[in-house]
Amino acid sequence: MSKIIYTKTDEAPALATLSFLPIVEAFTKTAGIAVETTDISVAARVLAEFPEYLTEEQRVPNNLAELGRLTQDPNTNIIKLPNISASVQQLKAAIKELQSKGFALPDFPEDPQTDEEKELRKRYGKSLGSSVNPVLREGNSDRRAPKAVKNYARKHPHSMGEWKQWSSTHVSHMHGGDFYDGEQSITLDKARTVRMDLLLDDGTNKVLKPEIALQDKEVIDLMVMSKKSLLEFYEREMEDCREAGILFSLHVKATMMKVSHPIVFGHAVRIYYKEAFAKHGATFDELGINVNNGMADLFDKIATLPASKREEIEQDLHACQEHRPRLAMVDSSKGITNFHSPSDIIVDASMPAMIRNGGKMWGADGKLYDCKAVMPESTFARIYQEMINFCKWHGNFDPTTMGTVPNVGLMAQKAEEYGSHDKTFESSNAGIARIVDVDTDEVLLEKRVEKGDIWRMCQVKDDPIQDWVKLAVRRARESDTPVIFWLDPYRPHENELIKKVQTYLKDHDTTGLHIEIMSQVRAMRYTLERVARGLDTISATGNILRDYLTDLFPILELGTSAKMLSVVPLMKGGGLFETGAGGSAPKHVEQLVEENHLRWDSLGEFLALTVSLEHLAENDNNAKAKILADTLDTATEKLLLNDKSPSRKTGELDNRGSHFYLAMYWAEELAAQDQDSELKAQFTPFAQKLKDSEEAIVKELNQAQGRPVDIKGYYYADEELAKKAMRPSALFNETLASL
Ligand SMILES: NC(=O)C1=CN([C@@H]2O[C@H](COP(=O)(O)OP(=O)(O)OC[C@H]3O[C@@H](n4cnc5c(N)ncnc54)[C@H](OP(=O)(O)O)[C@@H]3O)[C@@H](O)[C@H]2O)C=CC1
Ligand SMILES: O=C(O)CCC(=O)C(=O)O
Ligand SMILES: [Mg+2]
Repeated sequence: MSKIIYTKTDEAPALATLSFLPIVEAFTKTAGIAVETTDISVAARVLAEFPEYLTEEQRVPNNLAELGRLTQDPNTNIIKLPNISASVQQLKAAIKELQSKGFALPDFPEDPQTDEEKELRKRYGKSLGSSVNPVLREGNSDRRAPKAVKNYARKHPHSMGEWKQWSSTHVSHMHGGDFYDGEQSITLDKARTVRMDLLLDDGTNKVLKPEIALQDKEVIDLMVMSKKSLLEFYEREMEDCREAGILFSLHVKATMMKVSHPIVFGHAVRIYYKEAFAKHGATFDELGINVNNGMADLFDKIATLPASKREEIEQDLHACQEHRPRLAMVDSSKGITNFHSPSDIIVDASMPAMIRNGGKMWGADGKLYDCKAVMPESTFARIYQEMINFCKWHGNFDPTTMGTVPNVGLMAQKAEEYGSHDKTFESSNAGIARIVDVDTDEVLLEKRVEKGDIWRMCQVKDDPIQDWVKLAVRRARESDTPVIFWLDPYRPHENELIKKVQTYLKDHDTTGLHIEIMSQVRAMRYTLERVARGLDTISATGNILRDYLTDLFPILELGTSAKMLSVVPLMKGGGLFETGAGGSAPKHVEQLVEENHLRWDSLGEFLALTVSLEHLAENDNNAKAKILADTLDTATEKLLLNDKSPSRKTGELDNRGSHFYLAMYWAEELAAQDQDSELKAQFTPFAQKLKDSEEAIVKELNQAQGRPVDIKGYYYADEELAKKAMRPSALFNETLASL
């Protein structure tokens, strides 16, 4: 029997699944396909890590590890929904919720001292940040807007803020002392085992990572971010921002870069509130405050102090704000600033939203202002400045005419920076950071670090690079679109990649294809010149730009990256079909709980299911699956044309209503096709029943809205209550059951 593995995740996507999955199961069983679900939510991952604290009945299997194994099986077909990449705050909240529900989990040790606490912290660490995607992504990334989606956006353009040439908005990044500056990189001449160590100035050698097995032809790099340069940079930019009278905003990716970026974030907060930290540092230390986790952690902990002391601290924090620039807000109505939590403003989504808004972010008064967008690492920050330059000069992009920018991303096997968190260190002392061959003691790379500097090693294996080049050529051929490899010859790592790309391109027939290699800034400019003229250009990028560009262009072109097709052809032959390119939209859950309206758009799921079925049809020689895929594709197009996507407004069609329409259109297409008479016979009466009940079902679905709904939990909601909330139409449920 053919099988699709469907992941259960968190927040809005998990809620949407409760409504959509019964439809998927009902339709796919007609083609002999079993849909198996696997829970990889943050709650399930935490539970799987601590079986010894749980009763027999409470224990859950380690689904993520199992999925990781399955990525190596050519028969694997996984539909992966977005999941929470938890910050410390979120993880603590999830643990608390589970404890309150009778799971005797240990507390999260924030400041581990004993060996036992350190071990617990390490185990909980496995559920922090981006810890699902890197396990599953055993292939490179192919993300694009399908034609039907692009055509829909052209006909129904989303709103765009206006760019003025006089806008003060700009990007600030470091010009020295950052990871880009003085990076070192080599391609290995043979397989080696290396260690990372820190040779201290007093001659002692501190081994930080004793053994890393590297393959022949692997590219490795050593990079350092100087704390001193970073602090000077923040000081300068905050003053510059205050002088300019615009908002200060910091854009990091603390989820993927889960070791380095919280540190980078914490320094910004401590510089901003410098005087208050100088005065109250001892109290903050006593309370175990770590603003690498955001100001939320500070406010939580000072709440335990006597009122007078707490007020004094609050006043001193306020006093700092007086001579600092105003901060960009995450939620001005709740007073949540950019510094609240490092995972509130995530660069891949936050920068495109700002650019879409005409270069504006929200101020504390709920009004829009120009801003300084601070991204300390220069490596990729410059692409945003290039786009801003373009917008200031040419005005906004026009979604009705702009070209599209699909991406082919080098991602497999924890490629580049996004796989570096277990090889990232905050230097405890000054010394020489080194990567040393364990067998020969040969020093492969070394660089001076000072106390507090962040240093890391990144790696990218040769097979993924070959596969990436192959995928780029394939996409260029299939879509007859130019490919630009965004690689900077002045960055040593990318210079190594350029050599490899040039070599591996020769393995393919590239006659008639337009393939070029350009530095990021040039690639951006070139791509935008084409975008503005309605021309399409594939970006072939490393892992970080894969992430950034697959939110940036879709948000401008389509209004959201949720509408992207996101395929990961697994290198071993299986398929991983991600849904959209965006996240889990926590705000959407809030709206559901308050008003019983879920505005999450499952278009990404529809697209993923289509390609998953296509893959399965081919792999298992399942002709019915191919018909299901083709008809789903047409049904999705119809859904877009008939405007049956979820509305943002309570009382109007939401996620559940759009699922109903997808089911109806899909059934109609299956009834209309003549390739398979069995499917035709099954779906003809079913489609008719849905059509006959359309009005009644939509009424039932919409009438459920407008009042609060209690699903008893956030990270571990009551499954039955959530199911009930997400399937409120008895008529639709009955009809579906009749298939
Ligand atoms: N593949 C994965 O597993 C990914 C996971 N994440 C995780 O998701 C969480 C939230 O990340 P964040 O950066 O806020 O990004 P999100 O993409 O979740 O949200 C940004 C905004 O985009 C809009 N949006 C996103 N998806 C949809 C959708 N399907 N339907 C309608 N609107 C949508 C929403 O806008 P509006 O509110 O205006 O409706 C939302 O507020 C984090 O934990 C992050 O790590 C992030 C990216 C990918
Ligand atoms: O894994 C994550 O935390 C986010 C992934 C992401 O943003 C992406 O792949 O686009
Ligand atoms: Mg992303």
